[in-house]
Amino acid sequence: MDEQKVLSIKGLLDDTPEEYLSHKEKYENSIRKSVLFYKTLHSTEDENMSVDEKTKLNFRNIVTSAIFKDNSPFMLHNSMFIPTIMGQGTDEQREYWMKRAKNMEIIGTYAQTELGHGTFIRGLETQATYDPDTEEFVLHSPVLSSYKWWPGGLAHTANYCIVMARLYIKGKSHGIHPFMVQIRDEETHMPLPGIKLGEIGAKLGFNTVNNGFLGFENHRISRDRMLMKNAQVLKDGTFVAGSNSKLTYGTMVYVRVLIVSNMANMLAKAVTIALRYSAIRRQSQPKPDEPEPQILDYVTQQHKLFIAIASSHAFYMNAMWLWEIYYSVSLQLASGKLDNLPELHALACCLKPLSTIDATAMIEKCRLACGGHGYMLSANLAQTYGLATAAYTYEGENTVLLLQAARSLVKAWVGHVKGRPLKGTMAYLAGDSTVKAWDGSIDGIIQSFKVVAIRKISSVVKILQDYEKSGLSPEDAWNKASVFLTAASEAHGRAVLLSVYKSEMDKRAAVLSPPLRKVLLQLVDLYVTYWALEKVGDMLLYASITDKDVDELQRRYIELLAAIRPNAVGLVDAFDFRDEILNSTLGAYDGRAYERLMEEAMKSPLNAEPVNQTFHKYLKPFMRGKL
Ligand SMILES: CCCCCCCC/C=C\CCCCCCCCCCC/C=C/C(=O)SCCNC(=O)CCNC(=O)[C@H](O)C(C)(C)COP(=O)(O)OP(=O)(O)OC[C@H]1O[C@@H](n2cnc3c(N)ncnc32)[C@H](O)[C@@H]1OP(=O)(O)O
Ligand SMILES: Cc1cc2nc3c(=O)[nH]c(=O)nc-3n(C[C@H](O)[C@H](O)[C@H](O)COP(=O)(O)OP(=O)(O)OC[C@H]3O[C@@H](n4cnc5c(N)ncnc54)[C@H](O)[C@@H]3O)c2cc1C
Repeated sequence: MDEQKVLSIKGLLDDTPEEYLSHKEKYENSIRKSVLFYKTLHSTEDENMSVDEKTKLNFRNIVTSAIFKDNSPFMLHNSMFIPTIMGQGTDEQREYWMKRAKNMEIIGTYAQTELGHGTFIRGLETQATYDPDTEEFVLHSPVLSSYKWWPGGLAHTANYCIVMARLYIKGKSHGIHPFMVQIRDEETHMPLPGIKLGEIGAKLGFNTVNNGFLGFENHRISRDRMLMKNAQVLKDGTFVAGSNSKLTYGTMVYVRVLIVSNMANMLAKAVTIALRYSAIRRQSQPKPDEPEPQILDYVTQQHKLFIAIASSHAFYMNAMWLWEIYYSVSLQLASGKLDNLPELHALACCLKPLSTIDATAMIEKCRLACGGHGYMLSANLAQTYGLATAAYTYEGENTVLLLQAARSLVKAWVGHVKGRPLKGTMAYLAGDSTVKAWDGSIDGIIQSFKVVAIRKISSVVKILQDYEKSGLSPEDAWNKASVFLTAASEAHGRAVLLSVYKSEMDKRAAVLSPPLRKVLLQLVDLYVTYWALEKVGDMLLYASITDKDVDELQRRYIELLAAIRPNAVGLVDAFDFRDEILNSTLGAYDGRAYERLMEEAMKSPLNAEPVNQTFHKYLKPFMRGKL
C-alpha cells in the first residue's frame, strides 16, 4: 500500500507517545488507529487481484502496518481468520464469510491454543458435539485447561472466531476441526450466552493485540458453521473424513511463510535504526589528534550490524521463494494432489524457526549496538525485539517445528539409504558428503553447509537406530536423540537459507547495474562467510577446513566489512522506511537523534511540572525525619 497515503491519514500518528498510556488506553488507541488504517487499506485493495497478488500486497502491508509500535488488534483478522475461511471453507461458506470479513462487517480471530495446550493440537480439549436432532454442534469447555487462551483480538475486539475444537459424534472423537463461531452480539458486542471472554493480561510485547481467553458453556451453533472443505458432518451425523487430516493445519503453514517475510521486515527496521544512529554517533578518541570517530567506523560495530542487512535480504529472498512453493502447492491441493505438502511443511518448519531465531538475536544486537539510547523505548528497538521474539513461540514453537522438520529429514535419509529417490530441497542429501579439500568460494562454502547437513542427518539416524537396536522404543529413542535431531534440522535450514539467497540473487544479478550488483553480491559473500565462521566447528569436522583456511576466511570477512562500509547507510536507506514507520528517535532520516531524544523526553508526563507532588507528600517529611 502507498505509505504516503497511510501517513496522510489524519490522527494516525500519536501525539502522546504510546509508552505513557495505560494498558487500557494503549488498546483503545490501537483500535482507533487500526480503524483509520483499515479504511485506507480497503481503499487500495483491488478485488480483481489474484490471491498471489493480494498476499504479496499483504507482505507489503506488513511493512506499513509497522507504523504501530505494537501490533494491531485486527492482526489475526487478516493473518489467520481470513486465510482459514479461504483454506478451510466450502465454496458457499467462502462466498458468504469472505464478503463479510473483507468488508470488515465482522472482525475475526483464530482460536486454537488453550490454557493447557498450544503445541499439541491433537490434545486440544474444547468439545464440539454434534446433535443430529437439532443439526447443531454443542461447544463446551469441560475444564479450565480447555479454555482458549492467547488468540489475538479475542478479548474485546473480535465478534467471530474460528474455533479449533475436537469433534464428537455419538460419543466418538473425530479429531480437531475448524468451526466458525459468533462470540459477541453484532449490535451490542456483548458476549453471547454460554460464552466467557476476557483478556489474558500484560505481556512482554503484543500489548495492543488484545490476546484473550474464551470458555464455552454448552454453546450451540448450527451445522453449517463447521468449515467443511476438508471434512464434513452430514445432517444425520455421518462423518466424512478429508483426504489428509493435516489439511486442517493449513493456515499455520501459510502464517509460517508470512513470518519469514515479517522477520525480513522487522530486521530491516531494526538495522536501519541502529546503523543510522551509528553514522551520527561519535564516541572515543583512538587517535589523539583526530576528532571522535563515527561509531560506525569501529569494525566491531560493523560486525554487529552488517550481517543484519544481509540477513534481512536473505530472509526476504527465501520468503519470496517459499511463497511461490506455498502458492503452487496450494493450487495442487485444490486439485487433490497432496504429494508436495510434506516438503512444504518441512521447509516452513525450518525457515520459520531459523528466521525468527536469527532475527530476534540480531534485533537485540542492533539495540545493544546503540548503547544507552538503544535502551530508550523512544528508539523503538525494544518493542521491535518484543514483536520478533514472540514469533519464536507462536505459529509453532521453534523446537517443535525443528523436530517436525527432522521427522521429514530422517524419513528422507532412511528412504535414500534403501534406494528411494530424494526430491526437491532434500535432493542434495544424495550428494557426496566427503570433502577432500576446503573450497573457500561462495559456492564451495554453500556446498560445505550441505555436507554438514548430510553428515548431521546421517549421524543422528545412526544414533536413533543404535538406540532402537538397544531395545529403546522409537519414541524414547527419538526423545533421547532430539537435541541432535534439532541440530540436523538447523543444518538443513542453514543450507537452504544460504543456497536460496545465493541462487535468488544470481537470478536478479543479471538485471542489476554493475555497482548495485557488486554491493548486493558483497552482502551475499558476507552472509556466507559470516556463517562459515559462526559454524567453524562443523566446517572443521565435516568440510576439511584447515587453520590456514580459517585465517583466510577471517581476513576475507574483515575486508568485506571494509568494502561494505561506504555503502552501509545507502543500504539501509534502500529499505525505504519512512520516519513515521521507523517510529524511532535514533533512526530518523535527518539524523537529529539528540534533538529527538530530548523532544520525546519532554513528552514524559513527569516533565509537566518541576516538582512532583510526592516531594511534599513523602520526600520532605522523610528527609526531615518525620516518617
Ligand atoms: C491495522 C494494521 C493491520 C495491517 C493489515 C495488513 C495485513 C498484514 C497482517 C498482519 C501484520 C503482521 C503480520 C505478521 C506475520 C503474521 C503473524 C501472525 C500472528 C499469529 C499469532 C499466533 C497465532 C498462533 O500461534 S495460532 C496457533 C499456532 N499453533 C501451532 O502452530 C501448533 C504447533 N503444533 C502443530 O503444528 C502440531 O501439533 C504438530 C505438527 C507439532 C504435531 O501435529 P500432530 O497432529 O500431532 O502430528 P504428528 O503425530 O506429529 O504427525 C506429524 C505428521 O503430520 C504431518 N504434518 C504435521 N503438520 C503438518 C502440516 N501443517 N501440514 C502438513 N503435514 C503436517 C507431518 O509431516 C508428519 O507426517 P509423517 O508423514 O507422519 O511424518
Ligand atoms: C504473542 C503470542 C501470540 C499468540 N497468538 C495466538 C493466536 O492468535 N491464536 C492461537 O491459537 N494461539 C496463539 N498463540 C499461542 C501459540 O500458538 C502457542 O504459545 C505456541 O503454539 C506454543 O505452545 P505452548 O505455549 O503451549 O508452549 P508448549 O508447547 O507448552 O512449549 C513449552 C516448551 O515445551 C517444549 N515442547 C513442547 N512440546 C514438545 C515436544 N513434542 N518435543 C520437545 N519439546 C516440546 C517446547 O519446545 C517449549 O520449550 C500466541 C502465542 C504468543 C506468544
